[in-house]
Amino acid sequence: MELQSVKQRFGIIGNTPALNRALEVALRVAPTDLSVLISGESGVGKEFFPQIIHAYSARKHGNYIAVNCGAIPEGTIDSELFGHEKGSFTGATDSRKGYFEVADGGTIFLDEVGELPLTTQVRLLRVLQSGEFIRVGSSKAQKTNVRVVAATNVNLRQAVEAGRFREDLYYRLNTVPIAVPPLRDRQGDIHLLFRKFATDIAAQYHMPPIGLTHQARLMLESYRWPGNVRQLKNVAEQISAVEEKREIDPDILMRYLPDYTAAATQLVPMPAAHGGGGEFANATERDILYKLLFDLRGEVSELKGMVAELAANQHSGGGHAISYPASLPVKIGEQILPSAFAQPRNGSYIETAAEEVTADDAPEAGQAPQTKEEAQREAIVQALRKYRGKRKEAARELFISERTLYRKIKELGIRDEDIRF
Ligand SMILES: Nc1ncnc2c1ncn2[C@@H]1O[C@H](COP(=O)(O)OP(=O)(O)OP(=O)(O)O)[C@@H](O)[C@H]1O
Repeated sequence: MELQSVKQRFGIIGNTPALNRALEVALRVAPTDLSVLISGESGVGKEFFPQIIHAYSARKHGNYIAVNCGAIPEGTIDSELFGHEKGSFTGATDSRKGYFEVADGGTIFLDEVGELPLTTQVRLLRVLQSGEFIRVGSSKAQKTNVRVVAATNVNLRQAVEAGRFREDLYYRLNTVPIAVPPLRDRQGDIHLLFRKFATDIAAQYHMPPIGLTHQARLMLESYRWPGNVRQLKNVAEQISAVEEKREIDPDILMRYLPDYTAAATQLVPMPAAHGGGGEFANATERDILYKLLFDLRGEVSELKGMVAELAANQHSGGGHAISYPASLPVKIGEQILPSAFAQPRNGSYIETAAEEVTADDAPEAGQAPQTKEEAQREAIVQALRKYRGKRKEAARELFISERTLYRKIKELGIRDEDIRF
């Protein structure tokens, strides 16, 4: 199998030996029916691997179902995975097939498998060993033929030692282990990835792509990337959207690499040493704070835009086209773009969100979030409201995984009533 064509098919960027080795193992194991356990830090690109394994297996025409075990509440996970019978619990008005039934003949990707409750682990072990499962509320065993690919960003061995993960299940899942290396161990891929993300966003918003000076490139490559490729992608997109200059020097880049900036370190203190689990939690918190800051910046810009529009209307006595002072950024869809990119397209000015802003949306003085928790809470509630409670979309908006969002919702005690949409 030509590795290059696989990368092209899945949009995988990178050519370092560590990445290539992991991809080669996935391709070699794909035609077998062996269980595969993919491990790697958050944001390294683990999700490509089960897709590759499915696509290059004899099951490729069967269903592929990806399940985020950390995003499903404990009370419903058995029913989601294995189905339930009518009346088996309050609210079970109909019987329902679970993913293992639906994926018969195909592949199931169990992301964050370490988050499965122990009782569900027992059911999973059974289906892996015998192909048998029982719907919740039934006593009849059913057969299914599913290949399982699992992923984890926690050390499952430690979870076994702590009694949170069954040892027998660990060995059963770990038949073929694939370790996806962190970005800091793939230095040669960093600039390639940055260029790709910068080019993509430039094409999406019809603007010239950003480029790095030689020194900035060195800085980018020597950074430790605690949030891995996901963080690199965010940084490339943030710089593309926020900076007016297209040639990025170290001074600009530094502002987007949290370890380098005093301001960001004050906002969210980073642990002195890298390598601990808390590092990723902090990366996540930083992402949420960044998002919040960008949103606030966007809102302020929108308000400035409204004022400019009002002033212009007063002078001209009306008119539809809106123009902005050169220094103001404008918001197009979800992205905040420097006004340099708000060029007339098809003869008219690009529609901005400014007209949709109402007085209720404006942040009032004195209402700025005071603590990190409040700021995160605010950002999460806003995102959930915006997407009417849909966690997948909200997580994407916040640049965090769905599982992390789920954990944050629990940690911060965000209730359905808080998301009045
Ligand atoms: N080599 C790569 N080439 C292009 N894009 C990549 C690459 N690796 C990761 N990405 C992108 O980075 C983002 C994060 O990847 P992904 O969701 O697969 O991470 P993950 O390891 O599953 O993280 P988590 O454990 O938090 O779910 C995605 O947008 C993905 O498309």
